[in-house]
Amino acid sequence: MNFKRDVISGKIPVTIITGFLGSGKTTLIRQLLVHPSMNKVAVVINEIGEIGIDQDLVTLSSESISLLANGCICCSVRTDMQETLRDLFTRRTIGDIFDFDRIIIETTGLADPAPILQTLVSDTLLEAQFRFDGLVTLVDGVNLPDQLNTLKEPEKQLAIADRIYITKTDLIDPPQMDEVIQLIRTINPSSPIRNIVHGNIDPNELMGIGLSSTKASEKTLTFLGENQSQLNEKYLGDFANRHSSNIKTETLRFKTPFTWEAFSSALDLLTTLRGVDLLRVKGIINVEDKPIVIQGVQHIFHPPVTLDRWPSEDHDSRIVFITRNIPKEVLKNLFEIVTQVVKPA
Ligand SMILES: Nc1nc2c(ncn2[C@@H]2O[C@H](COP(=O)(O)OP(=O)(O)OP(=O)(O)O)[C@@H](O)[C@H]2O)c(=O)[nH]1
Repeated sequence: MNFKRDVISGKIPVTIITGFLGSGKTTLIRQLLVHPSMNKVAVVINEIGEIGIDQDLVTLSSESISLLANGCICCSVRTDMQETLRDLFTRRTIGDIFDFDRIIIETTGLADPAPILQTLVSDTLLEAQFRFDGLVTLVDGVNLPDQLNTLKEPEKQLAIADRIYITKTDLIDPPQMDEVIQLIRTINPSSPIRNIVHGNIDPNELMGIGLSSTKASEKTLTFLGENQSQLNEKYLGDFANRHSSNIKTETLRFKTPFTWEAFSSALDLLTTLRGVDLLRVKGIINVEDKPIVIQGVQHIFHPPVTLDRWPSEDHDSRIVFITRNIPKEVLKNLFEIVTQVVKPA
């Protein structure tokens, strides 16, 4: 029997829902909250004055926490996200609020979601109690082409997403839909893309998209951005350069196993020198034949997680880098050099 503590399961999952203004975030969350399985959720909205949860659902309002009719709570961020999450956890512990089993964070449409993700990892209390369960980005199927031409935020929100939902697909025809998918694929080549109309979705689809346990499964591969090749074949190719961007996704593969010391020193060097441009990194690393999952945002990395086994026959290290202006060769050379480092006898 394996008595080793699973360092992830048991923590409260946190899902971040982002998307540009009007992309349908509130519509989606409102739909999620009427689902019977979503009755122990704390929704955190990081925009004061823009709480879009249907007023009919709100039965009680205290200073910053509202009790929703289905028993969930809705909380607006007054100061900063870190303080709000700590406060929620403390109040849950002392029984001041109910023992919510999930947090959904709705970001403002203008937000860069990366700092919120960093908050979860950089705060010791939060990191001990919560686990990041994925970043979901909504894109407005009608307006995405224009938004990408004129604005910066939608591109970054798309680039770092674990899952992408195209909304308002009832308003676009199949050729427009194809164009939207092609545009998304030029920015984010690997995360699953789905359609959604008026926020209608089975909540299970959105949950459990992060790394939820040290147990390896098909889900681990999806989380790492694998299993999407069919869709990519259809939508990449000729269209890959249609949207010119300085944000790029590069997937590197290494056959030779790493030692942890060598791998982490290369990663440290990269984050020190180019952390600002390292928008997101996810990967499975072969460390002396053991699979270790890493993920990070800019300078900050989650504690590495050793899986109980490899999730497939593929034992190569694979790392997905979402970067701004970092040439693939730089990344490749840096990590290739350290595969040469062998453990001292
Ligand atoms: N036709 C159609 N309209 C939608 C769909 N999803 C959302 N809408 C509408 O789009 C508008 C914006 O939706 P919201 O849910 O408020 O979008 P949001 O992302 O929360 O917007 P901000 O809070 O401004 O960032 C609303 O009028 C919604 O009813 C959809 O799938 N189809």
